[in-house]
Formats: sequence, C-alpha cells, structure tokens
Amino acid sequence: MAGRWFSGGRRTVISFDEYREHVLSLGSPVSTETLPLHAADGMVTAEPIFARFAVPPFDNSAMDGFAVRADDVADLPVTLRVSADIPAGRTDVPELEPGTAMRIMTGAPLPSGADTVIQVEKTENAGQNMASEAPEEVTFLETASTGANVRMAGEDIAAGELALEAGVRLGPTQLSALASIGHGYVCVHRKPVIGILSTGSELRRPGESLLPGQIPDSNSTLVRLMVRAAGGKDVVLSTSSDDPAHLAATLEKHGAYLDGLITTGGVSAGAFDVVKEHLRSRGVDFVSVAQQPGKPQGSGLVTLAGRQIPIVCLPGNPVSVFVSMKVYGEAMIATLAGMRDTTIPWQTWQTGTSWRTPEGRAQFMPVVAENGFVVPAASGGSGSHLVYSLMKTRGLAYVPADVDEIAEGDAVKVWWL
Ligand SMILES: Nc1nc2c(c(=O)[nH]1)N[C@H]1C(S)=C(S)[C@@H](COP(=O)(O)OP(=O)(O)OC[C@H]3O[C@@H](n4cnc5c(N)ncnc54)[C@H](O)[C@@H]3O)O[C@H]1N2
Ligand code: MOO
Repeated sequence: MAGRWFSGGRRTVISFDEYREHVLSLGSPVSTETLPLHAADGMVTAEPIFARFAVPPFDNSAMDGFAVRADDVADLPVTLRVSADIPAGRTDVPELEPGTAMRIMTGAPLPSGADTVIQVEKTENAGQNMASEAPEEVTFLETASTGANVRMAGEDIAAGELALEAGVRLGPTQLSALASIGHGYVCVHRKPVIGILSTGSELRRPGESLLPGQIPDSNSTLVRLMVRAAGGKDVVLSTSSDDPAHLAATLEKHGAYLDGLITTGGVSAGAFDVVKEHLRSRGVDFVSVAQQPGKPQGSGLVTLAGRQIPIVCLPGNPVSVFVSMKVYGEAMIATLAGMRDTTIPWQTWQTGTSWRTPEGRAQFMPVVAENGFVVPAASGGSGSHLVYSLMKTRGLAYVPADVDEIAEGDAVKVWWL
C-alpha cells in the first residue's frame, strides 16, 4: 500500500494503531529451514508440531522409595519383601506381585501391579534402605493414598496431540519441550536479514573523539541489538553521511541479500533529511504519527537489486528509535520471521505520580515499577534525546492522544519489556 498517505508534499497525520497495522501488512514470512533444536533459539515455527511421545512417556515414580499396592500398606505397621530394584532407565521391569514391594528411584518406570510409591523417609532404617544393594524387606512407618508419588503417562501431553502451532517463537522452554516430545529437529523460518542504516553527518563511531557539533552514533548499536533480540539477523550497512548518492549506492550494494531494512534519522523536516529525500520517490510513505516520541516515520516496500523488501524509516532521536523499534521495527521483523501473534501484551497499571503528556499525540513514556505503581524511568520523562537515561527503562506506558495529563493513581496501559 506504499504511497497511500503521501499526497502533494504534505504529511498525513495518522494514529499509532493505524500505522502499526500498516507496518504489519508490509512483509510476508521468509523461507524455511530445518535445524537441530539448539540452533533454532529465537526462531519461529513454520508448521504445526505434534507430540511423537507423551509426557511423561510412561508411569513413573516422583520419589526415591518403594513401589507398592496401596492396599498392601493400608494397615500399619507392615513389612513387605523387596522383590526388585528399579533404577531410572531400567527397561525390563517385572510385574509387582501382591504383598511385595520394589525399591524404585525418581523417574524410574512404575512396575505394572503397583499403584503407589512410598518415599524412603517413611520407612524404617531409611538410611540403609538406600544403600547400593536394595534391602531384602522394608517396614513402612506411614501409609499413602492410592496414586501417591506416581507421575502418570501423558498427564502433561498425550502422544499425537498438537504441541505447538505454526508461527510461535521458540525459546529455551519451547525447544526443551520439543525434545521431550520426541523431536530432534524443527522446521522454522530462517532469521530475516535486516539491514541497518543510520544517517547523519554529525555521527562518529562509538569511541571516536568528537569535534564540536558531532555526536557518537548510538542508534546503530541500539537497533542492531534490538533486531537480534526480535529474531532478526542484523547487518549494519554503514553509518552514512547525508549524501543521497552514498545512500543509494549502499542500498544497491546490499539490497540483494536483505529481507528488510531499518533506517534511523533523516525523516523529519530538515534540509538534509537524506532518507526521506531518497526514498519517498521509491515507494516509501513519510507520515506524522500522532505520538511522542517517534512522530516522523517512514515505511513501505522498496525495490533493491530487483527485489521488493519492507522498510521502516525511524526518526533519529535515540528514545524515538527505541520506542519506534519496539512498536514498528519489531512488528516488521515479526511479520518476516513468521510470527502469528503480533499483539502488544499491554497490562493495566496504576501510576504512582503525575506527569504531563503532549496534546493531541499519544505518549510512550519510559517507565519503571516502584512499590507496585508505574512511574517515569527518568526525570526527563519521554524526552527523545535522553539516550543515557534510556537504560533505566523497564517498560513503556501508553497514554492515548486525547489525554493531556496523567494524575497519580490513574490507570495506564504498560508494556513491560
Ligand atoms: N521543523 C521540524 N523539526 C523537527 C520535527 C518537525 O516535525 N518539524 N520533528 C522533530 C522530531 S519529533 C524528531 S523525532 C526529529 C527527527 O529527526 P530526523 O529523523 O530527521 O533525525 P535527525 O535530524 O537526523 O536526528 C535527530 C536527532 O537525533 C540525533 N541522532 C541522529 N542519528 C543518531 C544516531 N545514529 N545516534 C545518536 N543520535 C542520533 C541527531 O543528532 C539529532 O539530535 O526531528 C525533530 N525536528
Ligand atoms: O517525536 Mo520526536 O520522536 O518527539 O522526538
């Protein structure tokens, strides 16, 4: 839908919700690959995954102790002959005869005929009962109800059940779940390759000394790491000058392998806003979003090296970049990466203080939680240049455009990060 907002050189003002929907509509999931589980961390499932095995795969003991029939230990005291020893991993467990017990370890398969495990601490001479040789007999000091300390096959998930839908991001717990249900490999969308380009003649590399008027490029570091955290593969193309020819050459050179592009800076009303100047005739819409920070934005589909790829152009101010990455950059990456659920997980919290918000613009306030209430993370509030204080942020509070003041105790939506 590139071009739908740009008319006659005037910027259209649109709402945050409408703009985010537009960014989400730009890309489509990249191709897939099949990887060993550990290599798929942070990637997104490309197909539904079903359980090959149940969890647990067999009835087993939750305790080190003795497998019994509950009926045999109903009346105490009782001493039973120990007919077998079942360590975890034993695969040839005999049936439990009535009136006998078997020593059993945590995770070991419950013998057929048994319905209960009594933990070793509830037997006489508990210390000796866990010696390397199983005792010949065991005396129970306490009884247990039928089924105690038994973990039933399939109580977590049954074999054949749908375990994960397509479009779900995988992390350590999802991947260990896949291992437990019988998978060694998983089919995922490959990580979308995202080019990152920060523009501005005032920028110097991190660590370089500055002349008056120059500043360190902090956005490249911020964006590349946020791309990575969002499941993309980051490629910093260059920290460009304000020269349109240099920008054009950089994009042409790298366009062939990119799946998406994120730029920072050069999108507002200035005379040297190179990103806007170069890209607005090439399919990118530049708009004003009714929000603070992050008002000037650009997005669309650009053709690079004969391929169309989605692009988001973020404003240069670092806090604007952070907010815009969270709500737009990550949305674009999520679409490319194949994520199904891209809704923001807002929670409603009460504020612990008052603050002012800009008239007619929704506000994204960097916040922390303090004694159960939400407060601005830094004394400068949502000022878009406060790059040092940004590290204090633990969440973004959202104040709608029609609210121009937050009072202590007001309810706000918060996205905890
Ligand atoms: N006349 C107007 N001026 C501005 C408007 C406006 O509507 N009319 N909007 C303001 C808002 S809001 C924002 S946000 C900024 C966005 O400006 P640009 O996207 O064009 O960004 P730049 O001018 O290049 O830079 C803005 C600011 O950020 C610093 N910066 C830029 N790149 C980096 C970087 N890689 N690392 C660290 N800091 C960076 C730059 O030095 C500027 O201070 O425009 C307002 N102006
Ligand atoms: O909207 Mo700008 O992003 O205020 O700083």
